[in-house]
Amino acid sequence: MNSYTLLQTVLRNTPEPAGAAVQPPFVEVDELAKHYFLSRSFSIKSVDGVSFAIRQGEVLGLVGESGCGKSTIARLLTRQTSPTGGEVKIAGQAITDVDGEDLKRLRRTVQLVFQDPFGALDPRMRIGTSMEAPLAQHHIGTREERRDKVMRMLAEVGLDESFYERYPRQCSGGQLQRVVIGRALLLEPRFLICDEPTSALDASMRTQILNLLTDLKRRHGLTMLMISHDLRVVRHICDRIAVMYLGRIVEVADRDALFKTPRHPYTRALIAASMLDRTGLYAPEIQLRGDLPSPLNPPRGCRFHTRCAHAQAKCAQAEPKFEAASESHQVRCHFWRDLQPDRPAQAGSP
Ligand SMILES: Nc1ncnc2c1ncn2[C@@H]1O[C@H](COP(=O)(O)OP(=O)(O)OP(=O)(O)O)[C@@H](O)[C@H]1O
Repeated sequence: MNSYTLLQTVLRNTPEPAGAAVQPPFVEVDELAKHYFLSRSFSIKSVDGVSFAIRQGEVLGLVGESGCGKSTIARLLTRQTSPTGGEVKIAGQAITDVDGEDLKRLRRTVQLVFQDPFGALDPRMRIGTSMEAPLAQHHIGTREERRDKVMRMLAEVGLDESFYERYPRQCSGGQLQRVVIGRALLLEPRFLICDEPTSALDASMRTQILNLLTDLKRRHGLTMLMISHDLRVVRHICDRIAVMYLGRIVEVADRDALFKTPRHPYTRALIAASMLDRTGLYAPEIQLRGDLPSPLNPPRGCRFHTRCAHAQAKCAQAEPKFEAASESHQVRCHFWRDLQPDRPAQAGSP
């Protein structure tokens, strides 16, 4: 059974909320790949056979170190770049080859919020004009109606009317991130991808923005992909979490299961690292050693074996298959059964 089929099976087996009809996933990603070819024999394997699915209304977290391919997935799902392999379906439609009107529709259905709100807004434009621009591009409403919509959205994201006339330099990072989120929602998307939306903010702003996203998700019935290198962020907001390492997903589980019984040594190391700043405790056997290897030449066998404290000879020879550790928990490790789920993980609040 390949990893995509396994995920489909797991998703079908995971109980739907009482009374809910069984629906196909809203987002289906099957063996997605993005290789950047540097020459005939060299390519950077940014994303290398990634499969996952997101149910309608679900928030999936995607975590992993810088450089593991998370942003490339965001760009692939928004069609800012094309895959070199695999397929993506959103709301039942394959998006890989769409163009013309279908691509325009996709661009409304799927919206992306980036890490840096200063970079996302034109410094010479007033906030109101920036927020209205996508509405005008999609020929939505009259000028008057667009202004009304923007005013209502400013209130919804917790900003008063004065922001309509302000320039980005007159706002804080947190206020600008509210603007960017509001602008994305004005197009009434069904799928929101947030790529490190809080990593440029301080701790109290971070919590406020995550609470805002949770609230907006509920009100607008959004399906979300939350990308972060920070486990505390995904723990705050996500229903399920996928852990990525060097272009591949190595573990997927419901949020609580992932933190209570992480199965992959890499997930355990990430959780330990996220606890460090709060507790000062750091078990040596779960420390993350060295840097992420280059995606130009990923290690053979299990990609994590060069940094894994539990690696054995087999790990350098054969890549582990994605296995079901429970009905809704999958892991890619030869020896996950041998690892004691010993360390209760208590990543701090965001
Ligand atoms: N256009 C490109 N050409 C060549 N290599 C690229 C390109 N874009 C990304 N990469 C490489 O692909 C790998 C994954 O990059 P990506 O930005 O997706 O990682 P990430 O997990 O989002 O990291 P970060 O959080 O630092 O952005 C990196 O090694 C990166 O250098």
